Amino acid sequence: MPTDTLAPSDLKRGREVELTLTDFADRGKSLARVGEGDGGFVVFVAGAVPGDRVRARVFKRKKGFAEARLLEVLEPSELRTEPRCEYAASCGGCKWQHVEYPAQLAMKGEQAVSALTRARLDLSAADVRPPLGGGAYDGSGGVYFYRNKMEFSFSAMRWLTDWEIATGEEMDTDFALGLHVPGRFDKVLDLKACYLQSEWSARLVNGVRAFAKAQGWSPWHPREHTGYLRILALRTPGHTDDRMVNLVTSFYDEPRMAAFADFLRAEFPEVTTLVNTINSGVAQTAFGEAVHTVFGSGLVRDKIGPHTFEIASNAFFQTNTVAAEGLYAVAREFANLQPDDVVYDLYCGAGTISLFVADQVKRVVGVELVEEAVENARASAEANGVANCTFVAGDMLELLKPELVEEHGRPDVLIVDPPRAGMHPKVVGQIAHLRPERIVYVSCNPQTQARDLAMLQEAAAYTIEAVQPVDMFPHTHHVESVVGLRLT
Ligand SMILES: C[S@@+](CC[C@H](N)C(=O)[O-])C[C@H]1O[C@@H](n2cnc3c(N)ncnc32)[C@H](O)[C@@H]1O
Repeated sequence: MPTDTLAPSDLKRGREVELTLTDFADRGKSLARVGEGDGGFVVFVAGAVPGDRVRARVFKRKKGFAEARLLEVLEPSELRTEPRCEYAASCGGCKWQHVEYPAQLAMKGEQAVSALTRARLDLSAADVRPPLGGGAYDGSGGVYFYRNKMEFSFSAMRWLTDWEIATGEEMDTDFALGLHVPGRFDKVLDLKACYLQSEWSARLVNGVRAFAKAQGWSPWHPREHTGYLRILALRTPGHTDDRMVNLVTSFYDEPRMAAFADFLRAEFPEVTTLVNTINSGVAQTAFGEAVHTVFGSGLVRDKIGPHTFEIASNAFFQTNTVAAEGLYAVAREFANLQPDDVVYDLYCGAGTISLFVADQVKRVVGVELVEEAVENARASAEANGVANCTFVAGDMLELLKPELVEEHGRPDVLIVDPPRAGMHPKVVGQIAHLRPERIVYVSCNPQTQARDLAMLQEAAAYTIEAVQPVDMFPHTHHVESVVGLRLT
C-alpha cells in the first residue's frame, strides 16, 4: 500500500509497505509521514533518501513512531548518487555515500541549527552561516581520503555483502579485516577497498590480511573472546609522511612481532613506526594494558596551523587534519581575540586549540582530564616555542573553581570543546558564575551543545552571535557545530 493510502494502523510489525520519504532524520536515517494531523505518523528507514519511493518492511512499531527495513527503491530520489565504494550499503564507515555531497552538507547544517532552535535558543541576533564542508577548507573539493587515523577490526565472523554472495564463489567466512556492519559488534566486512584514509592504507590492509592468513594467525572471535589479532590501527598524518602501524593483539608474542616487522619493512617501507598494543580484555578497543614499540619512535608528527604535534598511538588528535584547521579558524574568529585576553581552553586535549590561538592573546590556560594529553600539550608548546600556555590536568568539575581563577586570572574568553556527552550541569553553572565576556562552544554533538547553552542562558545573559556548522566527516551523520556567544 503506498504512503498516501496508508493509515498509521497499517504499520504493523512484519507488514510490507510502500513509503515516500520526505525528510532526513538523525543517525543516517530518513523518514516518511503516514496519515494526517500534526506532521503524520513517522516511519524511519535507514538507507533511504528524501524523495525516494521505496518498498520496506516494518520491523518496529512504537506508540509514536515505526521503523522499516528498506527492501527496494521503486523510484530513486534526485539526491541519490552512485556510491564510490562497493561496500557502502553494508558498511558502518560511510552511511551517506549514496547521497549527493551538497545534500549531505545541507542536511548537516540544518541538523546543527535545528538542535539550537528546538532548545528555544534565540538566534535572531546570530550570524548563522552555511555549513563548511569537505574540500571547502583547502579548495580541493575532496570528500574522500580525509581521515588521518583508521581502526580496522579483525574478526572470526565475516559479514558477506549481497553482491559477494551473488558471485557464488566459495568464501572464507572465518577471517575478516575491515569495518563493522552498522549496529553489529560481531560482524565485520572483509574490505578490499576503503576511501576514507588513503589508497596506501587500503593496500596495507590487503597486504596485512594476506600475510596474517599465510602465517595462520587467528582473528579475534567477538563472541568467544579468543584469537590473536584484534585491530589494525593506522595513522597517516595530513601534513607529514610519517606512517604508524599499530597492531592490537590479545597477547604479546615477540617472534610473531619480529616476523611482522620484517614483512612491513620489505613490503611497506613507508611505515616509519610499528607499535604492538596488547588488549586482553573483552572490549574491542585499540587501547590496552601495554604498548610495545617494535621499530621507529612510536610517534607520528602532524601539523595544525604553524605548529607540529607529536602523536602517540593512544593519543587524541583531530582525525581530519585539514578540517580541524578550518574548525579552529572559525573558533578563533568567533572568539574575537584581543592582545590582552586571558583565554581558558576547556577540554583542551593535546592543546591544539590553545597553541592555535596563543600568538593572538596574553595567556592561554588549557584544562584536560587525560594526564598524557596534558603532557603532550606541554611538550608541544615547548617544542613549538610557545611560552604563554599553561596546561592543567584534572576533572573539569573539580578544577573550574575560584582557586583556578585566583592562580591563572579571570578569563576574558572561554573556548569549550567537550566530548559528545557535553558538559556536566555544574560545569555550566560554574561558567555562568565566571561570566567571561566571550564564549566559543565547539561541539561534536549539537543536541548536547543546545542543552548546555539553554542551561547557560538560564543562569547568565549571553547573546548568541554566530553559528557555524562544520562537516569534519563526509558520508557520516556526524556534524560539528561552533557557536559564539557574548555576555549581554
Ligand atoms: C572533543 S575532545 C577535544 C580535544 C581538543 N579540544 C581538540 O580539538 O583536539 C574532548 C576532550 O575532553 C576531555 N575530557 C573529557 N571529560 C573531561 C572532564 N571531565 N574534564 C576535563 N576534560 C575532559 C577528553 O579527554 C578530550 O580530550
